[in-house]
Amino acid sequence: MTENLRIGVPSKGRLAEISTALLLEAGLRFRRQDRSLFARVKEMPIDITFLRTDDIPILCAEGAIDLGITGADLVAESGAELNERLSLGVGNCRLAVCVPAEGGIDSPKKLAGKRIASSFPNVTQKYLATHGVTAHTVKLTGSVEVMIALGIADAIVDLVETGSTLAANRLRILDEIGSYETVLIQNPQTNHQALCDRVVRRLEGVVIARAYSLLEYNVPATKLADVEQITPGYNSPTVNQLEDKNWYSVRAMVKRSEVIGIMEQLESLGATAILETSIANCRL
Ligand SMILES: Nc1ncnc2c1ncn2[C@@H]1O[C@H](COP(=O)(O)OP(=O)(O)OP(=O)(O)O)[C@@H](O)[C@H]1O
Ligand SMILES: O=P(O)(O)OC[C@H]1O[C@H](OP(=O)(O)OP(=O)(O)O)[C@H](O)[C@@H]1O
Ligand SMILES: [Mg+2]
Repeated sequence: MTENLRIGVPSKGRLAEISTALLLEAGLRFRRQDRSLFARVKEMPIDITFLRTDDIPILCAEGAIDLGITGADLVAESGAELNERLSLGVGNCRLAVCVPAEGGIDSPKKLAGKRIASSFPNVTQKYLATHGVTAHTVKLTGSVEVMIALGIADAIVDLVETGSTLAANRLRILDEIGSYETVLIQNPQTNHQALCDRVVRRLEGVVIARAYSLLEYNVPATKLADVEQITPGYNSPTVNQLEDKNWYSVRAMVKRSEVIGIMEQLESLGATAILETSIANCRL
């Protein structure tokens, strides 16, 4: 009997619920019982394994799982050879070098000889090397922002989203190392390539659907060319003439983050009956 495809999903933390919800929306039906570390997908030869988010890159590279959901920051830190198949549009964060708000470290060069606390020692050392700086890194697994106050470190490298943790600890960003989000990774040597592709397509449908809305509106014929510039659609907008030949109905996909601004622009060009509809799933 051939083995099932294995997908590694975070067992706890901020990515656990996000990942499970995505897979369910993509039609992979499974139920995690209590704290169980394993679930079988209904009607598909797929097993879900619940793992620590930071172990997922290395377990995927080693072949323990074929696909995994984790942070791109953790993939970078692991240095593992993996295929990044899909960005999942969630878990957006930056990795930044942070220093005391009031202090003398005002350039990367001034990190020379300092102590830097981080959960990302490998990414930190790579960053230091690009600046030709040598510094000592202290590897920690959490609460990194407090280490300067504790006298353990002069600077830290940690994840920043809103910056509120930094502000609460009176730290500021000296430099940004990179931006990351939650990703679907694949073992390059998987024996389940076709099924991996199918899972990727399914997840892609959900990720695109979440990122876009459908906008429909009516517009005078004289303004059609103008509004088509504003809503070019994913490929192109759908345009139908109304019974009143001087008017057209337009339908186009629009980035959800831009919808309100676009509705305002359309309205000012004379569009009417502008409707936003959310998309549950799609194949493009
Ligand atoms: N503040 C944040 N905003 C957005 N994404 C984040 C944030 N913090 C972490 N992430 C993303 O989530 C991933 C998992 O974070 P982390 O390992 O800290 O889990 P957690 O949910 O915070 O649980 P834990 O309690 O173990 O820290 C990170 O690697 C990163 O990709
Ligand atoms: O810029 P902010 O919006 O404040 O977010 C950044 C914080 O979020 C994460 O911590 P998390 O909440 O995961 O706590 P942890 O330290 O227990 O991992 C990260 O490690 C930062 O500390
Ligand atoms: Mg955390």
